[in-house]
Order: sequence, then C-alpha cells, then structure tokens
Amino acid sequence: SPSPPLPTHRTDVDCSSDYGSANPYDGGGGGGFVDGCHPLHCNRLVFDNFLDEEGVERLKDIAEKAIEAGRGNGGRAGPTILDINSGYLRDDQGLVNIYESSGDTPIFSPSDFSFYLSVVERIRSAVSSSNGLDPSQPKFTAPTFMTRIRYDETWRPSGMHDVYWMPHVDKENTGHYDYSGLLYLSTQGEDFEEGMFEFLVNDEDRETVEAQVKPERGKLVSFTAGSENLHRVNVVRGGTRYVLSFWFTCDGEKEFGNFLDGEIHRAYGKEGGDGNEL
Ligand SMILES: O=C(O)CCC(=O)C(=O)O
Ligand SMILES: [Fe+2]
Repeated sequence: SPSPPLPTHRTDVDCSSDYGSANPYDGGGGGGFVDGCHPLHCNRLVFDNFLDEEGVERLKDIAEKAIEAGRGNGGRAGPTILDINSGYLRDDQGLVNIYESSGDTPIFSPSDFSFYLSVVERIRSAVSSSNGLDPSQPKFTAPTFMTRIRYDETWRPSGMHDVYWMPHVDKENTGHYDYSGLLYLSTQGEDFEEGMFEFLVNDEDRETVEAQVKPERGKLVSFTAGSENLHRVNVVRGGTRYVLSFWFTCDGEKEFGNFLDGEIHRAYGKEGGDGNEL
C-alpha cells in the first residue's frame, strides 16, 4: 500500500505524565509504558486533504443512512452521535440502536463497511508513521463516533450529553485512549458557522485558547490524547457539521478486533454492557 501521508502542519507540545500508567477507570488495567507506541514527544498534527471529496461524500452518506435508520425524518437538530459498531445513536430524544430499529433490512452495504474500515486503517497508519511508532502500533480501539451537529435556533440541550462544547481531555473520558484522530466532513464557514476546534491552555480556568483549527472537508486532525491536549468544539451557529472521531491505544488488550463484524452490538445490553456505550 502507498506510504501514509505526512502532516501539513505539526505543533510539538510537552507530554503530560498520563501515559502508560494504570487507569482507575479501566479497572486498573492498561499499566506499563509500551516502547514504540506511547508518545515520548507529544503533538498536534493536521493533514489537509487527507480524504478526497468522493470519500467525504461516502462517509456523510453512511452517517445519514444511520441517522435515518435510527430516528427517521432526517434525524434531530443539535448533536446526533453514532457509534457505527455498536449501533447506538444518541440525540436529544435519547438513545436508539440503529441495528435493532432497522430489523432485518441492512442499513449499510458491504462496500460501505469496507470503505469505512479502509479509512480507519489509513488514519491508524498515518498516526503511527507521523509519530515514528512501530508500524503495528498503536491499535485501533473503541468506541468511535460519527457526530452530526445540525443548527436550529430553537434547539436547546436536553441534558449534559447534549452539551458538545465542553472543554475536555480525551484520555480523561476513556483511559486507554493514547492518540486521537478527527476526520472532518464539513468546512467551517461554508457548510456551517462558528464551530471551530480549539486547543486550550490546561490550567484551572480551562478557557484560554492556545490554537484554533478550522474544520475542512477531508481534513484529519490528530493529537496525543492526554492532558497536554485539552480541547473543545465551539458552538455551531448555522448549517450542519460532521466529524468522525477515532482513537488508538497502546494497550493491546483494548485493541478492537471485531470492528464492524455485524455482531458486536448484540453483546451490548439495552443500557450498554461493557462501559463503551454513548
Ligand atoms: O468535533 C470536534 O471537532 C472534536 C470532537 C472531540 O473532541 C471528540 O470527539 O472527542
Ligand atoms: Fe475530544
């Protein structure tokens, strides 16, 4: 396969001490620094045009098919978050499973799945090579999200899960995340208004902007997932914004091997069975 693309922009940041230690949220698992995988140097990387326009349209089509299967009528305003693997979709009306609500009618074609998988592997490989890691590292892990934010002036959050603009550290939410990858399917200023991505100074206030990244169709933004990379999304004030969020781990036990096998969602209870629910 062709060699992975190089980042268009790179910013180095000092690593936090978050890597390779046991994580209390993971039942104490994930201990130990993995050479060739955990970051010695932390960063923020941007890959312009990582995915071409045709690929962007295919992924948006997959997101829209999922939302239609789960909710109908084009889905809801505000944030709609989907884990394509488990099938759980969350919006301001709550949680549904797209695979359960669609019954025996397939939502996605085999080529949808294989395309999606090929994008995941390309991102993993770009993260690996641009961080100088062992090519088999890091491992793809769960959960992953497709997020659509559709502006509507009357929309208000119906609970904390709707508040998508909170500053956060990805590794604080899910301890085994080591690298984050965000693939944008919409362009700020064209497809939607405001909604910029921002890295913040990680101090007590958590509100000083250090750098902004403009979402653009096909752009990949990757960064180390620890507290050196506190970030947030700004409120969207017009249009529709799509992003895919992927994470990669150095904890071999958290590798997501059965991704998109069409079966994994059966292992989830109605409320989510293994802590990976939305
Ligand atoms: O939507 C974005 O730009 C960022 C999403 C994000 O931070 C996340 O999914 O953890
Ligand atoms: Fe995040």
